Amino acid sequence: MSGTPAHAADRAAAHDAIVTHGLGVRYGEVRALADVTASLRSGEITGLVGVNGSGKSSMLAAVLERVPHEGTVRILGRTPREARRAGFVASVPQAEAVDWDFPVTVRDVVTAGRYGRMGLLRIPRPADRAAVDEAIALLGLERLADRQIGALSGGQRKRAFVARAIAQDAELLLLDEPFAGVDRTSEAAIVAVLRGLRDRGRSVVIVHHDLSGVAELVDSVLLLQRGRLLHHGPPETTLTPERIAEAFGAGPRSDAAPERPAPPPAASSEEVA
Ligand SMILES: Nc1ncnc2c1ncn2[C@@H]1O[C@H](COP(=O)(O)OP(=O)(O)OP(=O)(O)O)[C@@H](O)[C@H]1O
Repeated sequence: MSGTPAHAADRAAAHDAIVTHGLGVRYGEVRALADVTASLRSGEITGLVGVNGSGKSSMLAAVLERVPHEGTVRILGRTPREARRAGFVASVPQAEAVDWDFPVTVRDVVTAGRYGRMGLLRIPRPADRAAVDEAIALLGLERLADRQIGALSGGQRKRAFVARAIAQDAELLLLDEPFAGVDRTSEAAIVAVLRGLRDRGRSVVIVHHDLSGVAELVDSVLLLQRGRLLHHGPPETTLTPERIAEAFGAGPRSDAAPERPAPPPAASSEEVA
């Protein structure tokens, strides 16, 4: 049965979801991420948490090797390139680089999540159609399925791109701010989908810039501060008042983006000193 999806899933489950050693990202003079060494367990939901500019998106980009980086990354025991080619990883970026006037429907967008499995001609098979229908239903998009993506609200678009990632049926799902701009009902739908994936042994990493709902959703937290890993562990031991104060500055708000900490005199608060 070598090469079957079930066999691949078994192999993937034997590894941590993501292992980084000395991961760092620099944009010219800006040091966005420095020396992050961490092992994210598979079969868990991990939250990547920190204030705006703390390096969360840079870490995701480095994990996917979408930006030049220092250090090493393994996704389910493979290099990021191998993991992508094996269909092990799906991602939802913070903002989609999409021409919203381009005439594609929600169903087209979600179907694109299956392209890697369809071969060069991209002809959907029954299994592809079923996966697309299931993802559309999971995100409550049935009535919007034939609407053009440009004619949706921001939250509805976000749900469509989450559905595209779900349709990929990947072992590891990386989501950058999946709840940004979505209403409570949609957020609850996305949370239920992510929990369902975790319960089926899949691994999920979500980037989140505030603390609302994080402790209830995730199994572990990576707390980033100015591009460095402040702490990694279960929410109960990671999101202590002391660490929250250190990562978010005084008085984090639970209902909105935390205030940025006051910048030190000589350097931006968002960059590693
Ligand atoms: N393309 C870029 N060029 C230069 N600097 C960048 C670039 N992208 C990010 N940065 C800088 O790198 C640092 C980390 O940014 P990053 O987007 O990783 O943070 P983040 O925690 O994801 O923030 P947010 O919550 O606002 O999405 C910030 O200081 C940011 O200004």
